[in-house]
Amino acid sequence: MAPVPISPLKVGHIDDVQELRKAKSKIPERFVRDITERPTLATCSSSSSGIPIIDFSKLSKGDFDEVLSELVQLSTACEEWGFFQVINHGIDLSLLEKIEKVTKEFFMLPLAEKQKYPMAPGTVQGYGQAFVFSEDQKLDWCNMFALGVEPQVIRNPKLWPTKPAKFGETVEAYSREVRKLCQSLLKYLAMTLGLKGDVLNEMFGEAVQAIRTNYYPPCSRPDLVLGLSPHSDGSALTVLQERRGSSIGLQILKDDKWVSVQPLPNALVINIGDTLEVLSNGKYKSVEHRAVTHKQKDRLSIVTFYAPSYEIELGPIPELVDENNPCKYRRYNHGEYSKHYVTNKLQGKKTLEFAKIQTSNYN
Ligand SMILES: COC(=O)C(/C=C/C1=C(C)CCCC1(C)C)=C/O[C@H]1C=C(C)C(=O)O1
Ligand SMILES: O=C(O)CCC(=O)C(=O)O
Ligand SMILES: [Fe+2]
Repeated sequence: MAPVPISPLKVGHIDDVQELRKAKSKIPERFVRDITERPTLATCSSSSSGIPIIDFSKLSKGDFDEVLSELVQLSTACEEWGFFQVINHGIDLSLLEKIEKVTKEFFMLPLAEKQKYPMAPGTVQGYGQAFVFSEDQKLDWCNMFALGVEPQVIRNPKLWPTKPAKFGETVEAYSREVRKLCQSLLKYLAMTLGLKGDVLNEMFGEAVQAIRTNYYPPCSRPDLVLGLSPHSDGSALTVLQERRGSSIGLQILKDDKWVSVQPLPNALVINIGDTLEVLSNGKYKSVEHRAVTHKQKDRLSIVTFYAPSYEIELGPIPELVDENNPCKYRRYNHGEYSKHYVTNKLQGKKTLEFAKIQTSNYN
């Protein structure tokens, strides 16, 4: 039988938003959102949110009462917000500054230099726009640069930039520290779920870790565009660092309103991804979020996705399923979920339908 031709994705021309900004050109139609998707005031909460704050040093070094009270706060944060900020996380502030510096330097390079590391249509690593699958899909007001970090097999060495000179070593050092933080958080999260501390880390095997840096230049019409489309993360945990002096941009969907998040200086914003929602049988929420832009100020976020090995099969942890909490998700292979996630556009929590057990109202 003749091989079935694989049709290459037709995504059309994707403008680079930094270049659009420089040219001061009119915002191309592909960036202008339909009226229902625009970040209008009617759909946004007037105040910026105080997402819960977790003091990591109390978890790691506190006395018994401090640990217990912080674990309770962590559990409430994951159930009610799906987002929290970690202070006193133990990562050297100079390393946080370094990653911001090299990332900003990368985005400030001439376009031709950044385009040496192109994100091919339908893939998620390199420089460009991820999650674009058709010519009529709306685009985000964002330039992205993403790399698979661990395990080594997900790395594409051709996409690791040579400029700025310290980019690679800084990403390595930063990712090592963020990995340790994720492992510690998974230990505490397991405890909040009434499980042994090592259950999640052992289950994850050789965990997958990726870094994505998002640069949002100012936009003359922030009311018409989105910096990043609404989505939930496919990871177990996501760690977000915002560059000092950035505009407010991250918004989370809480009680059907978009609430802005203002990170504390030196804190890291953590969110629960789809994988932990499934493992906890829906107790912990993978919350929909998006980014909006600003008329005068730019914004840079550095995002780490931490997820189980592609090899593992997962589903709700049996101890978290009972008569009162019936099983909400089927079992599946995480590699398959990853594939499903990266081959679909960002569309709220739609990707997680892959794992949901459909319940009928007619039973
Ligand atoms: C918005 O989400 C993402 O961009 C994203 C992508 C992550 C990845 C890379 C940038 C490089 C290669 C691996 C990987 C797919 C992890 C989210 O990551 C989530 C989604 C899944 C699934 C996951 O495991 O992490
Ligand atoms: O830049 C932000 O604040 C959001 C980034 C994000 O949600 C992501 O990269 O998945
Ligand atoms: Fe996200």
